[in-house]
Amino acid sequence: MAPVDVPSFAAAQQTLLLAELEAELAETAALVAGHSPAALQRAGLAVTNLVVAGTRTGFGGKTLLELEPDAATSRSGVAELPEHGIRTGDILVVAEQPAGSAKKREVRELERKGARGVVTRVARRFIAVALDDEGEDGGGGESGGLAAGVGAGRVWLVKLADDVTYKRMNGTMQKLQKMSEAEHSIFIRVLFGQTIPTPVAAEADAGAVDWFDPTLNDSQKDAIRFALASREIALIHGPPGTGKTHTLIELILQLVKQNLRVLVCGPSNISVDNIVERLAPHQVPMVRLGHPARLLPSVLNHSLDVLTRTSEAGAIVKDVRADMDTKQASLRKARNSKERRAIYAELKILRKEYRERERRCVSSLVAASKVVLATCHGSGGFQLRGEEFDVVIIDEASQALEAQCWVPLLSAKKAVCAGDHLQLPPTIKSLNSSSSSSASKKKSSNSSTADDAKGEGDAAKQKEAAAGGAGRVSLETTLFDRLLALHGPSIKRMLTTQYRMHEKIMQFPSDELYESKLVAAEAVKARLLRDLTYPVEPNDDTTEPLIFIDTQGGDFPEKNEDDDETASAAGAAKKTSKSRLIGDSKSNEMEAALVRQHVRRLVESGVRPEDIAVVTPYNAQLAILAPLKDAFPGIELGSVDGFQGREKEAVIVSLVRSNPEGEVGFLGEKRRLNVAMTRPKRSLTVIGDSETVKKGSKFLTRWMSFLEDNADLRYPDVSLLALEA
Ligand SMILES: Nc1ncnc2c1ncn2[C@@H]1O[C@H](COP(=O)(O)OP(=O)(O)OP(=O)(O)O)[C@@H](O)[C@H]1O
Repeated sequence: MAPVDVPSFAAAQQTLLLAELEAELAETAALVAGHSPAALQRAGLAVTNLVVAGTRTGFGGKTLLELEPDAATSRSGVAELPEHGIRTGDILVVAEQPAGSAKKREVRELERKGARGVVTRVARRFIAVALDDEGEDGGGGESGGLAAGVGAGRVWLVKLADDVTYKRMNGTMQKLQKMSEAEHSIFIRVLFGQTIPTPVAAEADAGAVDWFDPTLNDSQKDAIRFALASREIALIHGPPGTGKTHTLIELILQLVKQNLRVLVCGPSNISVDNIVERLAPHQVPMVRLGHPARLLPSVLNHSLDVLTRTSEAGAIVKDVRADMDTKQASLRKARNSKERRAIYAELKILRKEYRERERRCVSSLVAASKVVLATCHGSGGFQLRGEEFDVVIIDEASQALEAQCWVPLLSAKKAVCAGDHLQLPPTIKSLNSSSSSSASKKKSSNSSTADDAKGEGDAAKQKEAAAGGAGRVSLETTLFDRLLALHGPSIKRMLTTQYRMHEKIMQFPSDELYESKLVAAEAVKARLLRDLTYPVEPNDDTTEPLIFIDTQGGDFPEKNEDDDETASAAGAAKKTSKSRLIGDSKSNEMEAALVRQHVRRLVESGVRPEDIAVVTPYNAQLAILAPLKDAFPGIELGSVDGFQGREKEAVIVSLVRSNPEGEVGFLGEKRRLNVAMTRPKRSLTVIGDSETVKKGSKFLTRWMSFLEDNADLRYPDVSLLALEA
């Protein structure tokens, strides 16, 4: 075990994080400069034709804008937002929409003219945005105060690089770098391999626990016992469908019973809300920091935002808020800019007072909570300054950047991380490997080149990353990976009973990735589509859980989007994840026709479209498949990466790649394939060219032969398919 030098590690992280931010900024800039607002909207980066429908004072005294579709532009008259990729927590700029097809936009220009903010709510008919601190003119830049902009012209919003999260991570790494050795707690020393974790006494590990949920399975109980007994670190490895969240809920309840104070974090709002929702029925005193992404009352009732308004302590905050709303409203009546400026000056004073009162209210609410929940970066906000926790729990830790995890960990004495390092890690956009001694670079997992397609050496790379000095530090190596490589499997417990997949669907991933340890729970191991709770005709498609439609033979060639001149992305944005949305992606029309055919057969057998999902690694293929949504309303189409964490009764995977060279790009990443093949409950249909795919890696060779031996193997009839297309 080679210890890691903390300052060098923190310094290398800062270099990488900066490169990542720069890559993201460059990507956004290139996309915005090179595409029309309509194209950006199609790519999920912008929403056009909006109007400001209302303004209010939100949490932190910030101005909240409610943006609705401009009724004048909606054909149906029903003002619903179009399909878009904007999510709660996204950072964006709201600006006046350029007339016609004005070209050459620059992000900086947009930011100067518009207002920056964070999305606080996404609904079908509106998007709410909390504007960043406004200057003298109300944050509306040259467009003259968007905050006052009810009834003003048409606006659009454009998603920006997330520099807020970057700043939190970078600040955390700076703190870590500056710490003297004397300040390193045992916890920190263990996490960097300078000392081994305190051994967990066998009797403590096996000790009696009074379970809140006695129906937990043995592997779940073992994991909880281990997490309770460990002194510094415990990893809970949760393969797909094994009840990782279920296990964490019991763990939190047990910790609270021991009168310990717990901070629970996850990389996304959804991961945190999921826990809040499931913890709520247990009546634990808890508070959720940040803007809850979900609207379920159970989540809202625990949100710090709502508590600040509704609790007794919140009453004094309310008065100021009312004053601010009145002032805000009076902006609209202002006759000239002088009057407007005067109102802004008053608002500024009120906002200061508001923050002061809010701060006091927040700290009393947080102090009274046994369990505090926030996203990893959200835990770095002012609300938790000076707060101490006995245990920090990080869910989905294998999907978080390590620097992100350190935001809560810096104040921890003990951590429990749950995740599955054999599913996809967080998305990285920059060329991202750095070393304190060499400047060697490695391609990110998202670039679809043949050379990183051999997904075989992952474990070796992880070991390498964790070895020696600061070692090779890469953003792709998560804390979960690094700790496993550093301390070995003794710091982890794996959950082994899965509650999702038919046994036959589970078998390959279990054998290949989870040491054949997965067991299908009795209730799911033999479930078929024909056993759904509604009538489904029993036939070849509904009684077979694993189908492989093999397109070998060269009749189903892939198409490179770059071949198509209309789809070429801006040069600078190439080889990055978002550019796949617009160009530089692969598709396969014949394969799409097979997907259509199979969906139709399932639906004709009685399977409801909402129980079917089609997933594929390529966005260009998704674009070709999009008409399925009209033909079969309710069906879900998604990228493999976007479908991580989800499940469906029937899943069709379109592999796309078919070429004589055996180039497989994205498919070479076995963690991506693992995610793709573990989404279904009752039916997995794989469509792909076995000849091409088996050349990609040893893992793919084994998968193809597994399917040949175990799946219901079908060879499509090209002439019949022509009719389908
Ligand atoms: N001990 C158990 N007995 C019966 N059902 C269980 C048990 N543990 C988990 N489940 C069920 O398994 C399903 C998956 O559980 P959960 O949502 O906690 O999984 P997860 O591991 O967080 O999800 P993912 O695997 O996608 O990360 C849920 O429907 C849950 O009710």
